[in-house]
Order: sequence, then structure tokens, then C-alpha cells
Amino acid sequence: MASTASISRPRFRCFDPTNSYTATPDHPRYFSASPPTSSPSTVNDRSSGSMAISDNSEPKIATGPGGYVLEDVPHLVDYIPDLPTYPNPLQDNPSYSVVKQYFVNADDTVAQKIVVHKDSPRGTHFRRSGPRQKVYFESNDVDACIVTCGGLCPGLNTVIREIVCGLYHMYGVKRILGIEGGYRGFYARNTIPLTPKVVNDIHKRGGTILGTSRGGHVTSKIVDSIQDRGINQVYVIGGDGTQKGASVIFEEIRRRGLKVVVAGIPKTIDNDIPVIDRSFGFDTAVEEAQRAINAAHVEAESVENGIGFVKLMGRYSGFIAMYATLASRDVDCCLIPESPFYLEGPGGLYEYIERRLKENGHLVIVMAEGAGQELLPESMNQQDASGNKLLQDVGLWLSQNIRDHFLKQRNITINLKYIDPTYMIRAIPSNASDNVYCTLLAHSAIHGAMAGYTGFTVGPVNGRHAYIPFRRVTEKQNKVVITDRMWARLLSSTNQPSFLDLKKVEAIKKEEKEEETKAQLIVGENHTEATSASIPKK
Ligand SMILES: Nc1ncnc2c1ncn2[C@@H]1O[C@H](COP(=O)(O)OP(=O)(O)O)[C@@H](O)[C@H]1O
Ligand SMILES: O=P(O)(O)OC[C@H]1O[C@](O)(COP(=O)(O)O)[C@@H](O)[C@@H]1O
Ligand SMILES: [Mg+2]
Repeated sequence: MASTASISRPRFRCFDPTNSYTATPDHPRYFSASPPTSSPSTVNDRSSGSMAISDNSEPKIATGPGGYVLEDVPHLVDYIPDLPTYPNPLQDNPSYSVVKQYFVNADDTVAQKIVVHKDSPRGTHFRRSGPRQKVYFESNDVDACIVTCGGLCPGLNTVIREIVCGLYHMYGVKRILGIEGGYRGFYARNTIPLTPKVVNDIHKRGGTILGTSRGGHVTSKIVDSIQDRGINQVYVIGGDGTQKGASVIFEEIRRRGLKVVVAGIPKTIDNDIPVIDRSFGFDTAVEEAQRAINAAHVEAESVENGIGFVKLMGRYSGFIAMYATLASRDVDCCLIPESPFYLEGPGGLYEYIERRLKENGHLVIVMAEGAGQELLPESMNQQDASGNKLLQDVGLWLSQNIRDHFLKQRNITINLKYIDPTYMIRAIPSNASDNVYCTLLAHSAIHGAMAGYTGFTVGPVNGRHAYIPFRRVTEKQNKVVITDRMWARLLSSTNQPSFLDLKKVEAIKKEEKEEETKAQLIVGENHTEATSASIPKK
């Protein structure tokens, strides 16, 4: 591994477009830049007077000394040069002006990996989120809109509330529209004017006051609607599918050269969005799942050979099941999509159930909805309107198979209670911790949008909020790593078999290693070597 000293010093500059004022009193709401040329994506260099035009979806990656990599997010000035800027109104806001250093330091970036070795490269970083000294929108010139897409998740209303109140109270933005019913609402539904009064109490309700949907993403119609309505800030709240949709909208906006920012707020109860620490609503879901697990445990221990079986959400990722299991301590077996299992024979699920019933008289099983899909006799091969694979109810199937196995093959009468609380968990309001988290997400998105950043998702990375390019949150899913310590903790807490032989574990580890190397190579290929020794400014 190369030490810092042995690395030849890369020259480094990543233009900070939010660093100096160029305010002009009157400017058109829309700047129509000429359609992007085919010049390669470059780093802005204001000192030399040249203005970069970034033409395409090339990642904005810059490198610095010691293996430092910044995966930056797009900015309006990447494709609309010479935009005027304004002092951030927050500097006169009584609530915020007393803060010692309210505006984030121009050099701040957030490290993706915080466990490092003394010789390891500094690795990937993202721009730290937060208010900038100058902004690219005048308050009375902002027309914002908010849309919620995909499945429900606790906290959606809180994020909506906090965007509206944040824009209103921090930046004096008064025109905010709610888009009804997800992406298709841009062209097929009415809009709802949102004010702090309208949203005042909504965080106490589950769901989304705007409504949501799957499918219905017609990019050109959405961007036409944005243009026709004079919207210049688009706040998109949704999961991986939604962020992919937001990315396409951003690209079309950039292609048309519009002064419109697109900010994503990641939503998914499954916690399957990569890079960020966790998604909002996840904490609430884990907490609510405790009630179902508790009920399953009470039912199971009250009868002879009682089995409490709880199905939880988690289409591709078993985070809710894993954390709910770890938190509860009443669970004997947790089944997730990432960890294949089998039913019959030595080391199989049936054998384990029988052993636990003999030892303890009862047991509790928690299963993520995406687990064991491969065991089902035939797959549905159907998709929802967004293209997500529709799952069969594996919980129902497995509980029936467990009953049949013990009755018919083992001649043991079991008493199994199947509990499916999935939609009940998803539909509740967010808990206190998620509420605070939602506020931070909303504020980060607002600060980024006002500062002219676009094409980004917000979220905490190792505890510090950052602006993350869409690409990074849509390229893969966050999954439970079954060779990590957390899954080992779970196995040790439930005492369940791992269902894996050593060969399989080695194969999984190899796959993970290859993926990591591939990711490093991609960063290597795309990086822009910059041109001075300064750290990027905000
Ligand atoms: N690859 C994609 N490109 C454009 N839009 C997409 C894409 N994938 C999903 N969408 C849109 O995003 C919205 C939400 O996606 P969905 O997968 O249902 O939920 P989530 O965002 O929670 O993952 C839908 O309107 C869907 O049409
Ligand atoms: O809302 P639907 O269409 O019934 O879909 C249910 C799915 O939505 C989820 O709750 C969340 O998925 P998204 O985050 O992709 O919306 C999954 O856990 C679940 O499989
Ligand atoms: Mg999704």
C-alpha cells in the first residue's frame, strides 16, 4: 500500500460555485443555456477565467493528495455559466445568525469510509451538506414543488412539513406546490399549494398527504410540467426507483438548459439505499415490529409447541428483520433474502425448529418478505407498475409447510400463529428519532438547492449529512452483508444455524471483494485530476 509520502502529489482543484457573490438585481427566472456541447466534463476553473460546461452525465470526480477522492454533485453553473448569486438570507435570521459557524466550511467533505489504516488511501468523500454563504436563488424568485413516490414509509409527512417550513422560515420562500399522486401527478393531477399552516400537523399522521404511486414516469411530460408551471426547485422524496426517476428528470432539465434544481430525499422502509447510514422510517419500522414479535412470542409461549411466525417487509434486504430480531431477543430464527436457507435434512430449518421446540417448548420465527423466494414451487414472474418484481407470500407458504411437515412427517402437533403486520408498520407516523432525522434531511436538501447544487440525494454518511450524486444511490442496493459482524451477532443471539457451508461463505466473500475492487476501478477511471493544491470549496 502506498504511503502518503510516496504518492506523487496530484494537483487538485474542484471549483466551488458557492463562494463569492455576483448578485445582479434582475435576472430571468429561467436561464436557457445552449444545449450542452460534446466537450468532456471538466472542473470549473474560475481563477483562469474559463467556465466549464459539463455536457453530460459524466461523474464529477476529483482527486487529491493521499488518495483523496471527491465524488461531487452537479451544480447549476456546470451548464449555465455566470449565474448571479446572493447573500444567504440566513445570515440575518435571528435563529441561525447566533450560531458560531453556521455556514459550512468551504472545504468540508464527508468520508465514506471512516475506519482506515495508517497507509491506506483517504478514499471517497462527498460534499458536506448545509447552508452556503451565497445562494443562487432570490427568495421571492423560488417556485418549489414536492413529490412523493413509491411505497409508503413512516416520516413522509414529516419530510414534506420540514421542506415547506424550512423553505418558508429559513429562506422566505412562499410558493411551494405539492404534486399529487407521485410522478404522474406532474401531468395528470392537480397541485396543492403548501404553506406552514397547511402542513403544521401532518407529521402526526402516517402516509403522505400528497399521495403516491408506482409507475407513471414519463420524463418529457414531467419536465414540460415543471417548465410550464415555472417551477425551479424540485424536491423528490422516494426510494431507489424514485431516485432513478429524479436522475432522469435532472438529465432532461440539464439538456434543456433550465435553471431548475432537482434534490432527492431518500425514502425506503427497507433501508436498501446504499451509501447513507440508514433511511428515515426504518427506526420506526423496527420499533413497531417489536409489537408484532412480542405478540408472536406471547402466543407461542402460551401453548404447547407454539410457533409465532412474523413476516416483515424487506423485498431484497433483510434489515428490518435483522434489527427487529436483534432488538427483541425473543426471536429464535431470522430469515432474510441475503442468507439462503433450506428446510429438510441436517442443518435445515425443520431440524432446528424441532430442536428448539424440544429445548424450549416454543419458538419465534421472523421472516423478511423477500427471503426464501427461491424455495417456492413457481415464481410469479410479475412486476408492479414500477418494474419491481412482485413477491409471493412466502410467509404464508412456509408456515403451511411447517405445519404439514410436523404433522405428516414427524407426527408432532404444533400450534403456529402467523402474523403479517407489514402494512400496519408502514402506515404509522414516524417516531421521535425519525422525526428529527427527517428535519435534517429536509434542511440539507433545501440548503443544497438554494446553493445551486442539483442532481443530488441527501443523507448521512457516517453520521454527517452529505450531498451524494444520484448515481451512487441507484447503482446498487444496500444489503445485509452476511459475512459482516452484525449478522454474526444475530446468529449468536438467536443460535440459529447459518445454513451455509464454509465453501459458500468463501464464495460470498470472494464476490464481495470483487465488487469492492470493481467500485474502486470505476472511481479510478472517472476521476478528474484537478489543477491546484487547494481542497474543493463550497
Ligand atoms: N429506472 C427508472 N427510471 C425512471 N423512473 C423510474 C425508474 N424506476 C422507477 N421509476 C419511477 O419511480 C417511481 C417510484 O419507483 P418505485 O420503484 O415504485 O418506488 P421506490 O422509489 O420507493 O423504490 C415510480 O413512479 C417509477 O415509475
Ligand atoms: O406498496 P406495495 O406496492 O404493496 O409494495 C410493497 C413493497 O414496498 C416496500 O414497502 C418498500 O418498497 P419501496 O421502498 O421500493 O417503495 C417493500 O418492503 C414492499 O415489498
Ligand atoms: Mg424501491
